[in-house]
Amino acid sequence: MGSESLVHVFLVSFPGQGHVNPLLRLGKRLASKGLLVTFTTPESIGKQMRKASGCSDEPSPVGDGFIRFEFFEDGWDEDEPRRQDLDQYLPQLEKVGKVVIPQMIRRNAERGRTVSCLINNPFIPWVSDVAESLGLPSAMLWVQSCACFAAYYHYYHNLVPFPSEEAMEIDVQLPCMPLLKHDEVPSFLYPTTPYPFLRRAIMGQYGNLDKPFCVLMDTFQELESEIIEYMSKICPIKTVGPLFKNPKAPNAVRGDFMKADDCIGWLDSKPPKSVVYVSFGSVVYLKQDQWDEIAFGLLNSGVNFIWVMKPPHKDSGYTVLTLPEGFLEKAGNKGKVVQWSPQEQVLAHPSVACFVTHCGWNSTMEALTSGMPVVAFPQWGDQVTDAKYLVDVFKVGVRMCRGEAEDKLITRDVVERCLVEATVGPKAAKMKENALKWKATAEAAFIEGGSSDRNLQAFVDEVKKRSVGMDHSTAGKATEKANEIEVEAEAVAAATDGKED
Ligand SMILES: O=c1cc(-c2ccc(O)cc2)oc2cc(O[C@@H]3O[C@H](CO)[C@@H](O)[C@H](O)[C@H]3O)cc(O)c12
Ligand SMILES: O=c1ccn([C@@H]2O[C@H](COP(=O)(O)OP(=O)(O)O)[C@@H](O)[C@H]2O)c(=O)[nH]1
Repeated sequence: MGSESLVHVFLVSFPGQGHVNPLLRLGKRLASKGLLVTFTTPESIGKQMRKASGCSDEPSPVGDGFIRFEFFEDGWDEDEPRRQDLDQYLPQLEKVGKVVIPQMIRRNAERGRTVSCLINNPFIPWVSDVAESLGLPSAMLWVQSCACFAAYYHYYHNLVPFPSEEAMEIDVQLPCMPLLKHDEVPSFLYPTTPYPFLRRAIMGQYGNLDKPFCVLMDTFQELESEIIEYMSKICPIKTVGPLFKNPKAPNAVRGDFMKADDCIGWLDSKPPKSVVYVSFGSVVYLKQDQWDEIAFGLLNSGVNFIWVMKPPHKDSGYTVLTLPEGFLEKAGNKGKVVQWSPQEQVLAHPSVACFVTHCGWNSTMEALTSGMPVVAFPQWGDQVTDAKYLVDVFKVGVRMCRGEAEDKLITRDVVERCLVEATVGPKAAKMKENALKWKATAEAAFIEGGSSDRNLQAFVDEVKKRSVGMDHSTAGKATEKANEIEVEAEAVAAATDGKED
Protein backbone atom coordinates (compact mmCIF):
# COMPACT_ATOMS: atom_id res chain seq x y z
CA MET A 1 0.00 0.00 0.00
CA GLY A 2 1.36 3.47 -0.88
CA SER A 3 1.62 6.10 1.84
CA GLU A 4 -1.15 8.24 0.25
CA SER A 5 -4.00 5.92 1.17
CA LEU A 6 -3.08 5.77 4.86
CA VAL A 7 -4.66 7.75 7.67
CA HIS A 8 -2.38 10.75 8.16
CA VAL A 9 -1.40 12.29 11.51
CA PHE A 10 0.55 15.52 11.76
CA LEU A 11 3.03 15.95 14.65
CA VAL A 12 4.18 19.41 15.72
CA SER A 13 7.15 19.56 18.11
CA PHE A 14 8.70 22.24 20.27
CA PRO A 15 12.28 22.51 18.94
CA GLY A 16 14.13 21.00 21.92
CA GLN A 17 15.86 17.60 21.96
CA GLY A 18 13.92 16.45 25.04
CA HIS A 19 10.67 17.20 23.20
CA VAL A 20 11.60 16.02 19.68
CA ASN A 21 12.81 12.61 20.90
CA PRO A 22 9.58 11.43 22.54
CA LEU A 23 7.30 12.91 19.85
CA LEU A 24 9.34 11.37 17.06
CA ARG A 25 9.37 8.07 18.91
CA LEU A 26 5.58 8.29 19.17
CA GLY A 27 5.52 9.02 15.43
CA LYS A 28 7.49 5.86 14.75
CA ARG A 29 5.17 3.79 16.94
CA LEU A 30 2.11 5.22 15.16
CA ALA A 31 3.67 4.64 11.75
CA SER A 32 4.52 1.07 12.67
CA LYS A 33 0.82 0.56 13.35
CA GLY A 34 -0.03 1.57 9.80
CA LEU A 35 -0.38 5.36 9.83
CA LEU A 36 1.29 7.99 7.67
CA VAL A 37 3.08 10.37 10.04
CA THR A 38 4.39 13.83 9.18
CA PHE A 39 6.75 15.30 11.77
CA THR A 40 7.35 19.02 11.87
CA THR A 41 9.39 21.49 13.91
CA PRO A 42 11.13 24.73 12.88
CA GLU A 43 13.63 24.61 10.04
CA SER A 44 16.43 25.93 12.31
CA ILE A 45 16.32 22.54 14.05
CA GLY A 46 15.29 20.71 10.88
CA LYS A 47 18.59 21.75 9.35
CA GLN A 48 20.48 20.16 12.26
CA MET A 49 18.30 17.04 12.18
CA ARG A 50 18.86 16.59 8.44
CA LYS A 51 22.61 16.93 8.87
CA ALA A 52 23.02 14.80 11.99
CA SER A 53 20.29 12.21 11.45
CA GLY A 54 19.48 12.30 7.73
CA CYS A 55 15.80 13.26 8.22
CA SER A 56 14.10 13.60 4.84
CA ASP A 57 10.78 14.76 3.40
CA GLU A 58 10.42 11.46 1.54
CA PRO A 59 8.24 8.98 3.44
CA SER A 60 10.38 6.27 5.09
CA PRO A 61 8.70 2.95 5.72
CA VAL A 62 8.30 2.09 9.43
CA GLY A 63 6.46 -1.15 10.16
CA ASP A 64 3.11 -1.01 8.36
CA GLY A 65 3.24 2.76 7.79
CA PHE A 66 5.48 5.67 6.91
CA ILE A 67 7.11 8.69 8.50
CA ARG A 68 8.26 11.86 6.76
CA PHE A 69 9.60 15.27 7.82
CA GLU A 70 8.43 18.68 6.74
CA PHE A 71 10.03 21.60 8.56
CA PHE A 72 8.72 25.16 8.70
CA GLU A 73 10.36 28.58 8.70
CA ASP A 74 9.82 30.41 12.00
CA GLY A 75 10.12 33.80 10.35
CA TRP A 76 13.50 34.66 11.82
CA ASP A 77 16.94 34.81 10.20
CA GLU A 78 19.06 31.72 10.29
CA ASP A 79 21.37 33.06 13.01
CA GLU A 80 18.80 35.00 15.07
CA PRO A 81 20.07 34.93 18.69
CA ARG A 82 16.57 35.55 20.12
CA ARG A 83 15.79 31.84 19.56
CA GLN A 84 17.72 31.19 22.79
CA ASP A 85 15.34 33.48 24.69
CA LEU A 86 12.12 31.54 25.08
CA ASP A 87 10.34 34.62 26.39
CA GLN A 88 10.69 35.98 22.86
CA TYR A 89 10.83 32.81 20.84
CA LEU A 90 7.66 31.11 22.13
CA PRO A 91 5.38 34.02 21.10
CA GLN A 92 7.15 34.17 17.73
CA LEU A 93 6.55 30.44 17.20
CA GLU A 94 2.89 30.90 18.06
CA LYS A 95 2.45 33.87 15.74
CA VAL A 96 4.06 32.13 12.79
CA GLY A 97 2.85 28.61 13.58
CA LYS A 98 -0.80 29.64 13.64
CA VAL A 99 -0.38 30.72 10.02
CA VAL A 100 2.01 28.18 8.57
CA ILE A 101 0.68 24.98 10.15
CA PRO A 102 -2.76 25.43 8.51
CA GLN A 103 -0.98 26.14 5.21
CA MET A 104 1.05 22.96 5.52
CA ILE A 105 -2.08 20.98 6.32
CA ARG A 106 -3.85 22.42 3.30
CA ARG A 107 -0.94 21.66 0.98
CA ASN A 108 -0.92 18.10 2.25
CA ALA A 109 -4.66 17.76 1.59
CA GLU A 110 -4.16 19.06 -1.95
CA ARG A 111 -1.56 16.36 -2.50
CA GLY A 112 -3.89 13.61 -1.38
CA ARG A 113 -2.58 13.45 2.18
CA THR A 114 -5.54 14.81 4.12
CA VAL A 115 -4.60 15.20 7.78
CA SER A 116 -6.84 13.41 10.30
CA CYS A 117 -5.26 14.42 13.60
CA LEU A 118 -2.77 16.94 15.01
CA ILE A 119 -0.46 16.01 17.88
CA ASN A 120 1.78 18.42 19.81
CA ASN A 121 4.03 18.35 22.85
CA PRO A 122 4.23 20.93 25.69
CA PHE A 123 5.41 24.56 25.24
CA ILE A 124 3.33 25.01 22.03
CA PRO A 125 -0.26 24.72 23.29
CA TRP A 126 -1.60 26.85 20.40
CA VAL A 127 -1.41 23.76 18.18
CA SER A 128 -4.67 22.63 19.82
CA ASP A 129 -6.23 25.96 18.79
CA VAL A 130 -5.08 25.43 15.22
CA ALA A 131 -6.64 21.97 15.22
CA GLU A 132 -9.87 23.30 16.66
CA SER A 133 -10.10 26.10 14.11
CA LEU A 134 -9.60 23.59 11.30
CA GLY A 135 -12.17 21.20 12.73
CA LEU A 136 -9.50 18.56 13.29
CA PRO A 137 -9.15 16.26 16.30
CA SER A 138 -6.00 16.84 18.34
CA ALA A 139 -3.97 15.02 20.96
CA MET A 140 -1.09 16.11 23.17
CA LEU A 141 1.96 14.07 24.07
CA TRP A 142 3.00 14.87 27.63
CA VAL A 143 6.77 14.29 27.77
CA GLN A 144 7.29 14.21 31.52
CA SER A 145 6.10 11.86 34.27
CA CYS A 146 2.47 11.53 35.26
CA ALA A 147 3.52 12.67 38.75
CA CYS A 148 4.74 15.97 37.29
CA PHE A 149 1.60 16.22 35.17
CA ALA A 150 -0.42 15.90 38.38
CA ALA A 151 1.72 18.46 40.22
CA TYR A 152 1.27 21.06 37.48
CA TYR A 153 -2.45 20.27 37.31
CA HIS A 154 -2.95 20.84 41.02
CA TYR A 155 -0.92 24.03 40.85
CA TYR A 156 -2.83 25.37 37.85
CA HIS A 157 -6.20 24.74 39.49
CA ASN A 158 -5.03 25.85 42.92
CA LEU A 159 -6.05 22.57 44.49
CA VAL A 160 -3.34 22.29 47.15
CA PRO A 161 -0.89 24.79 48.65
CA PHE A 162 2.47 25.06 46.87
CA PRO A 163 5.61 26.92 48.01
CA SER A 164 4.90 30.64 47.79
CA GLU A 165 6.67 33.85 48.68
CA GLU A 166 4.96 33.77 52.09
CA ALA A 167 5.74 30.10 52.72
CA MET A 168 8.74 29.02 50.67
CA GLU A 169 9.61 25.78 52.39
CA ILE A 170 6.29 23.99 52.63
CA ASP A 171 6.06 20.37 51.58
CA VAL A 172 3.42 19.40 49.06
CA GLN A 173 1.00 16.52 49.45
CA LEU A 174 -0.75 15.51 46.25
CA PRO A 175 -3.26 12.67 46.06
CA CYS A 176 -1.76 9.24 45.35
CA MET A 177 1.77 10.60 45.56
CA PRO A 178 4.54 10.52 48.17
CA LEU A 179 4.98 13.75 50.11
CA LEU A 180 7.16 16.07 48.03
CA LYS A 181 9.60 18.22 49.98
CA HIS A 182 9.49 21.84 48.89
CA ASP A 183 12.53 21.30 46.68
CA GLU A 184 11.12 18.14 45.10
CA VAL A 185 8.21 19.98 43.51
CA PRO A 186 8.89 20.76 39.80
CA SER A 187 11.09 23.80 40.28
CA PHE A 188 9.39 25.96 37.64
CA LEU A 189 6.64 26.30 40.24
CA TYR A 190 8.91 27.91 42.86
CA PRO A 191 8.14 31.60 43.20
CA THR A 192 11.87 32.22 42.81
CA THR A 193 12.45 30.18 39.64
CA PRO A 194 14.87 31.83 37.23
CA TYR A 195 12.73 30.34 34.42
CA PRO A 196 9.24 31.83 34.88
CA PHE A 197 8.79 31.59 31.09
CA LEU A 198 8.99 27.81 31.33
CA ARG A 199 6.28 27.85 34.00
CA ARG A 200 4.14 29.99 31.69
CA ALA A 201 4.90 27.68 28.77
CA ILE A 202 3.71 24.64 30.73
CA MET A 203 0.72 26.41 32.25
CA GLY A 204 -0.38 27.39 28.72
CA GLN A 205 -0.97 23.71 28.05
CA TYR A 206 -3.25 23.43 31.07
CA GLY A 207 -5.30 26.37 29.85
CA ASN A 208 -5.91 24.40 26.67
CA LEU A 209 -6.39 20.96 28.18
CA ASP A 210 -10.05 20.74 27.20
CA LYS A 211 -9.11 20.71 23.51
CA PRO A 212 -7.11 17.50 22.91
CA PHE A 213 -9.34 14.41 22.90
CA CYS A 214 -6.43 12.43 24.34
CA VAL A 215 -3.36 13.13 26.49
CA LEU A 216 -0.69 10.61 25.58
CA MET A 217 2.09 10.05 28.11
CA ASP A 218 5.58 8.61 27.81
CA THR A 219 5.23 6.56 30.99
CA PHE A 220 3.60 3.22 31.73
CA GLN A 221 0.75 2.02 33.87
CA GLU A 222 2.85 -0.20 36.13
CA LEU A 223 5.43 2.53 36.84
CA GLU A 224 3.06 5.18 38.21
CA SER A 225 -0.12 3.17 38.62
CA GLU A 226 -1.86 5.09 41.43
CA ILE A 227 -1.37 8.59 40.11
CA ILE A 228 -2.17 7.47 36.54
CA GLU A 229 -5.39 5.96 37.77
CA TYR A 230 -6.22 9.10 39.74
CA MET A 231 -5.47 11.56 36.91
CA SER A 232 -7.26 9.36 34.37
CA LYS A 233 -10.51 10.20 36.14
CA ILE A 234 -9.87 13.89 35.43
CA CYS A 235 -8.16 13.79 32.03
CA PRO A 236 -8.33 11.49 29.01
CA ILE A 237 -4.89 10.02 29.70
CA LYS A 238 -3.34 7.16 27.73
CA THR A 239 0.09 5.91 28.82
CA VAL A 240 2.11 4.69 25.85
CA GLY A 241 5.69 4.50 27.14
CA PRO A 242 8.48 3.72 27.10
CA LEU A 243 8.27 5.22 23.61
CA PHE A 244 11.93 4.77 22.78
CA LYS A 245 11.37 1.04 22.42
CA ASN A 246 9.85 0.19 19.08
CA PRO A 247 9.84 -3.54 18.51
CA LYS A 248 9.00 -3.14 14.83
CA ALA A 249 11.41 -0.36 13.88
CA PRO A 250 14.57 -0.33 15.93
CA ASN A 251 16.59 2.83 15.41
CA ALA A 252 15.69 3.41 11.75
CA VAL A 253 14.67 7.07 11.98
CA ARG A 254 16.28 9.40 14.52
CA GLY A 255 16.03 13.06 15.38
CA ASP A 256 19.34 13.89 17.06
CA PHE A 257 20.43 17.51 16.64
CA MET A 258 24.09 16.43 16.82
CA LYS A 259 25.82 13.36 15.42
CA ALA A 260 26.77 11.03 18.26
CA ASP A 261 30.46 10.37 18.80
CA ASP A 262 31.38 6.74 18.47
CA CYS A 263 32.03 5.13 21.83
CA ILE A 264 30.58 1.66 21.46
CA GLY A 265 33.86 0.11 20.29
CA TRP A 266 35.54 1.62 23.33
CA LEU A 267 32.77 0.26 25.59
CA ASP A 268 33.20 -3.19 24.00
CA SER A 269 36.80 -3.19 25.22
CA LYS A 270 35.81 -2.68 28.86
CA PRO A 271 34.86 -5.34 31.43
CA PRO A 272 31.18 -5.82 32.33
CA LYS A 273 29.70 -3.20 34.69
CA SER A 274 32.92 -1.21 34.88
CA VAL A 275 31.94 2.09 33.23
CA VAL A 276 30.07 5.08 34.62
CA TYR A 277 28.10 7.05 32.02
CA VAL A 278 27.78 10.77 32.81
CA SER A 279 25.37 13.07 30.94
CA PHE A 280 23.26 16.07 31.86
CA GLY A 281 21.03 16.01 28.79
CA SER A 282 20.66 18.63 26.12
CA VAL A 283 19.95 21.86 28.04
CA VAL A 284 21.46 21.72 31.52
CA TYR A 285 24.79 23.49 31.70
CA LEU A 286 26.80 23.31 34.92
CA LYS A 287 29.21 25.88 36.35
CA GLN A 288 32.95 25.48 35.92
CA ASP A 289 33.66 24.84 39.63
CA GLN A 290 31.07 22.04 39.70
CA TRP A 291 32.48 20.59 36.50
CA ASP A 292 35.95 20.50 38.09
CA GLU A 293 34.64 18.66 41.16
CA ILE A 294 32.97 16.04 38.97
CA ALA A 295 36.19 15.65 36.99
CA PHE A 296 38.24 15.01 40.14
CA GLY A 297 35.52 12.77 41.59
CA LEU A 298 35.70 10.61 38.47
CA LEU A 299 39.50 10.46 38.55
CA ASN A 300 39.73 9.77 42.28
CA SER A 301 37.14 6.99 42.23
CA GLY A 302 39.18 5.12 39.63
CA VAL A 303 36.13 4.07 37.58
CA ASN A 304 36.03 3.92 33.79
CA PHE A 305 33.76 6.63 32.41
CA ILE A 306 32.10 8.16 29.38
CA TRP A 307 31.36 11.82 29.97
CA VAL A 308 29.19 13.89 27.66
CA MET A 309 30.48 17.43 27.34
CA LYS A 310 28.04 19.14 25.01
CA PRO A 311 29.23 22.47 23.62
CA PRO A 312 26.90 25.34 24.62
CA HIS A 313 24.85 27.12 21.96
CA LYS A 314 26.75 30.17 20.78
CA ASP A 315 23.90 32.50 21.80
CA SER A 316 23.15 30.87 25.16
CA GLY A 317 25.42 33.19 27.10
CA TYR A 318 27.27 30.25 28.70
CA THR A 319 31.07 30.21 28.65
CA VAL A 320 32.59 27.02 27.31
CA LEU A 321 33.46 24.59 30.10
CA THR A 322 36.99 23.26 30.30
CA LEU A 323 38.51 20.17 31.88
CA PRO A 324 41.11 20.52 34.66
CA GLU A 325 44.65 20.67 33.39
CA GLY A 326 46.06 17.24 32.60
CA PHE A 327 42.65 15.59 33.12
CA LEU A 328 42.58 13.61 29.88
CA GLU A 329 46.17 12.44 30.35
CA LYS A 330 45.45 11.30 33.89
CA ALA A 331 42.30 9.52 32.82
CA GLY A 332 44.11 7.83 29.92
CA ASN A 333 42.19 4.88 28.54
CA LYS A 334 39.93 4.84 31.58
CA GLY A 335 37.91 7.77 30.35
CA LYS A 336 36.25 9.00 27.21
CA VAL A 337 34.87 12.53 26.80
CA VAL A 338 32.37 13.02 23.97
CA GLN A 339 30.26 15.92 22.68
CA TRP A 340 27.12 13.80 22.21
CA SER A 341 26.59 10.10 22.88
CA PRO A 342 24.36 7.41 21.38
CA GLN A 343 22.66 7.30 24.79
CA GLU A 344 20.21 4.47 24.17
CA GLN A 345 23.05 2.21 23.02
CA VAL A 346 25.29 3.28 25.89
CA LEU A 347 22.59 2.52 28.47
CA ALA A 348 21.99 -0.88 26.89
CA HIS A 349 25.69 -1.79 26.93
CA PRO A 350 26.79 -4.50 29.39
CA SER A 351 30.01 -2.61 30.25
CA VAL A 352 28.03 0.26 31.78
CA ALA A 353 27.46 0.05 35.54
CA CYS A 354 25.56 3.25 36.29
CA PHE A 355 24.32 6.54 34.88
CA VAL A 356 25.07 9.91 36.44
CA THR A 357 22.06 11.84 35.13
CA HIS A 358 20.31 15.21 35.41
CA CYS A 359 17.07 13.17 35.58
CA GLY A 360 15.32 14.61 32.54
CA TRP A 361 12.26 12.44 31.95
CA ASN A 362 13.59 10.93 28.72
CA SER A 363 16.84 9.95 30.41
CA THR A 364 14.85 8.62 33.37
CA MET A 365 12.67 6.39 31.18
CA GLU A 366 15.68 5.26 29.16
CA ALA A 367 17.58 4.32 32.34
CA LEU A 368 14.66 2.42 33.90
CA THR A 369 13.90 0.56 30.68
CA SER A 370 17.56 -0.37 30.29
CA GLY A 371 17.79 -1.72 33.84
CA MET A 372 20.40 0.91 34.66
CA PRO A 373 20.96 2.24 38.22
CA VAL A 374 21.49 5.99 38.47
CA VAL A 375 23.26 8.68 40.42
CA ALA A 376 20.75 11.53 40.47
CA PHE A 377 22.09 14.99 39.76
CA PRO A 378 18.93 17.03 39.06
CA GLN A 379 19.06 20.73 38.32
CA TRP A 380 15.61 22.22 37.64
CA GLY A 381 12.08 21.68 36.40
CA ASP A 382 10.77 18.12 36.53
CA GLN A 383 14.30 16.83 37.14
CA VAL A 384 14.09 17.40 40.89
CA THR A 385 10.84 15.41 41.07
CA ASP A 386 12.20 12.65 38.83
CA ALA A 387 15.25 12.41 41.13
CA LYS A 388 12.96 11.93 44.13
CA TYR A 389 11.12 9.12 42.32
CA LEU A 390 14.31 7.43 41.06
CA VAL A 391 15.78 7.36 44.56
CA ASP A 392 12.81 6.97 46.94
CA VAL A 393 10.05 5.37 44.86
CA PHE A 394 11.65 3.35 42.06
CA LYS A 395 14.66 2.68 44.32
CA VAL A 396 17.22 2.56 41.55
CA GLY A 397 19.38 5.49 42.51
CA VAL A 398 21.55 7.39 44.93
CA ARG A 399 21.13 11.12 45.24
CA MET A 400 24.10 13.37 44.53
CA CYS A 401 22.29 16.70 44.82
CA ARG A 402 18.88 18.33 45.34
CA GLY A 403 18.84 20.78 42.47
CA GLU A 404 20.16 24.10 41.28
CA ALA A 405 18.03 26.10 43.75
CA GLU A 406 20.10 24.72 46.62
CA ASP A 407 23.11 26.47 45.08
CA LYS A 408 25.52 24.05 46.71
CA LEU A 409 28.82 22.90 45.28
CA ILE A 410 28.96 19.10 45.32
CA THR A 411 32.56 18.34 46.20
CA ARG A 412 34.79 15.68 44.64
CA ASP A 413 34.57 13.54 47.80
CA VAL A 414 30.79 13.41 47.57
CA VAL A 415 31.00 12.64 43.84
CA GLU A 416 33.43 9.81 44.56
CA ARG A 417 31.32 8.44 47.41
CA CYS A 418 28.17 8.38 45.26
CA LEU A 419 29.97 6.66 42.39
CA VAL A 420 31.27 3.94 44.69
CA GLU A 421 27.87 3.53 46.37
CA ALA A 422 26.17 3.05 43.01
CA THR A 423 28.69 0.58 41.62
CA VAL A 424 30.00 -1.68 44.41
CA GLY A 425 28.58 -3.36 47.50
CA PRO A 426 25.15 -4.55 48.61
CA LYS A 427 23.34 -1.26 47.99
CA ALA A 428 24.56 -1.20 44.37
CA ALA A 429 23.49 -4.81 43.92
CA LYS A 430 20.02 -4.07 45.30
CA MET A 431 19.61 -1.06 43.00
CA LYS A 432 20.66 -3.15 40.01
CA GLU A 433 18.15 -5.80 40.97
CA ASN A 434 15.39 -3.19 41.20
CA ALA A 435 16.44 -1.63 37.91
CA LEU A 436 16.26 -5.02 36.19
CA LYS A 437 12.74 -5.49 37.56
CA TRP A 438 11.72 -2.14 36.03
CA LYS A 439 13.31 -3.19 32.76
CA ALA A 440 11.18 -6.33 32.69
CA THR A 441 8.04 -4.41 33.66
CA ALA A 442 8.69 -1.80 30.97
CA GLU A 443 9.16 -4.54 28.38
CA ALA A 444 5.90 -6.17 29.37
CA ALA A 445 4.20 -2.79 28.85
CA PHE A 446 5.49 -2.03 25.36
CA ILE A 447 5.41 -5.48 23.75
CA GLU A 448 2.37 -6.50 21.73
CA GLY A 449 -0.60 -6.80 24.05
CA GLY A 450 1.09 -4.91 26.92
CA SER A 451 -0.61 -1.92 28.61
CA SER A 452 1.17 0.72 26.51
CA ASP A 453 0.69 -1.20 23.27
CA ARG A 454 -3.02 -1.61 23.93
CA ASN A 455 -3.37 2.09 24.72
CA LEU A 456 -1.50 3.00 21.56
CA GLN A 457 -3.67 0.66 19.49
CA ALA A 458 -6.81 2.16 21.05
CA PHE A 459 -5.52 5.62 20.13
CA VAL A 460 -4.83 4.55 16.53
CA ASP A 461 -8.29 3.01 16.29
CA GLU A 462 -9.84 6.23 17.62
CA VAL A 463 -7.94 8.37 15.12
CA LYS A 464 -9.04 6.07 12.31
CA LYS A 465 -12.64 6.15 13.51
CA ARG A 466 -12.65 9.94 13.67
CA SER A 467 -11.06 10.14 10.23
CA VAL A 468 -13.88 8.07 8.74
CA GLY A 469 -16.41 10.36 10.32
CA MET A 470 -14.45 13.22 8.80
CA ASP A 471 -15.98 13.25 5.32
CA HIS A 472 -14.85 15.43 2.48
CA SER A 473 -16.90 18.34 3.70
CA THR A 474 -14.88 18.40 6.94
CA ALA A 475 -11.64 18.15 4.99
CA GLY A 476 -13.02 20.85 2.71
CA LYS A 477 -13.81 22.98 5.75
CA ALA A 478 -10.23 22.61 6.93
CA THR A 479 -9.01 23.77 3.54
CA GLU A 480 -11.43 26.68 3.50
CA LYS A 481 -10.41 27.71 7.00
CA ALA A 482 -6.72 27.46 6.07
CA ASN A 483 -7.40 29.71 3.10
CA GLU A 484 -9.13 32.24 5.33
CA ILE A 485 -6.26 32.19 7.79
CA GLU A 486 -3.83 32.72 4.97
CA VAL A 487 -5.73 35.71 3.62
CA GLU A 488 -5.90 37.16 7.13
CA ALA A 489 -2.21 36.52 7.64
CA GLU A 490 -1.34 38.24 4.39
CA ALA A 491 -3.43 41.22 5.45
CA VAL A 492 -1.70 41.28 8.83
CA ALA A 493 1.69 40.97 7.16
CA ALA A 494 0.86 43.79 4.76
CA ALA A 495 -0.41 45.95 7.60
CA THR A 496 2.60 45.37 9.81
CA ASP A 497 5.14 45.41 6.99
CA GLY A 498 8.11 47.55 7.91
CA LYS A 499 6.70 48.34 11.33
CA GLU A 500 8.62 45.57 13.06
CA ASP A 501 12.12 45.92 14.44
O1 LIG B 1 15.16 23.91 24.37
C1 LIG B 1 15.03 24.26 25.55
C2 LIG B 1 15.45 25.52 25.98
C3 LIG B 1 15.29 25.87 27.29
C4 LIG B 1 15.79 27.11 27.83
C5 LIG B 1 16.08 28.19 27.03
C6 LIG B 1 16.57 29.36 27.58
C7 LIG B 1 16.78 29.43 28.93
O2 LIG B 1 17.27 30.56 29.50
C8 LIG B 1 16.49 28.35 29.75
C9 LIG B 1 15.99 27.19 29.19
O3 LIG B 1 14.70 25.07 28.15
C10 LIG B 1 14.35 23.83 27.81
C11 LIG B 1 13.90 23.03 28.81
C12 LIG B 1 13.55 21.74 28.51
O4 LIG B 1 13.16 20.99 29.53
C13 LIG B 1 13.44 19.62 29.50
O5 LIG B 1 12.30 19.04 29.06
C14 LIG B 1 12.22 17.65 29.23
C15 LIG B 1 10.89 17.24 28.72
O6 LIG B 1 9.90 18.12 29.21
C16 LIG B 1 12.39 17.33 30.70
O7 LIG B 1 12.17 16.01 31.01
C17 LIG B 1 13.74 17.75 31.10
O8 LIG B 1 13.94 17.47 32.45
C18 LIG B 1 13.91 19.21 30.86
O9 LIG B 1 15.29 19.48 30.97
C19 LIG B 1 13.66 21.24 27.24
C20 LIG B 1 14.12 22.06 26.25
O10 LIG B 1 14.25 21.56 25.04
C21 LIG B 1 14.49 23.38 26.55
O1 LIG C 1 24.75 12.63 24.82
C1 LIG C 1 23.53 12.52 24.79
C2 LIG C 1 22.69 13.14 25.74
C3 LIG C 1 21.32 12.97 25.64
N1 LIG C 1 20.79 12.23 24.62
C4 LIG C 1 19.32 12.09 24.50
O2 LIG C 1 18.71 13.36 24.65
C5 LIG C 1 17.49 13.24 25.35
C6 LIG C 1 17.50 14.19 26.53
O3 LIG C 1 16.23 14.29 27.09
P1 LIG C 1 16.00 14.46 28.64
O4 LIG C 1 14.53 14.54 28.88
O5 LIG C 1 16.72 13.41 29.38
O6 LIG C 1 16.72 15.82 29.01
P2 LIG C 1 16.69 17.32 28.41
O7 LIG C 1 17.78 17.34 27.38
O8 LIG C 1 15.35 17.60 27.83
O9 LIG C 1 17.00 18.15 29.60
C7 LIG C 1 17.35 11.78 25.75
O10 LIG C 1 16.47 11.12 24.89
C8 LIG C 1 18.76 11.23 25.59
O11 LIG C 1 18.79 9.87 25.20
C9 LIG C 1 21.62 11.61 23.70
O12 LIG C 1 21.13 10.92 22.80
N2 LIG C 1 22.96 11.77 23.81
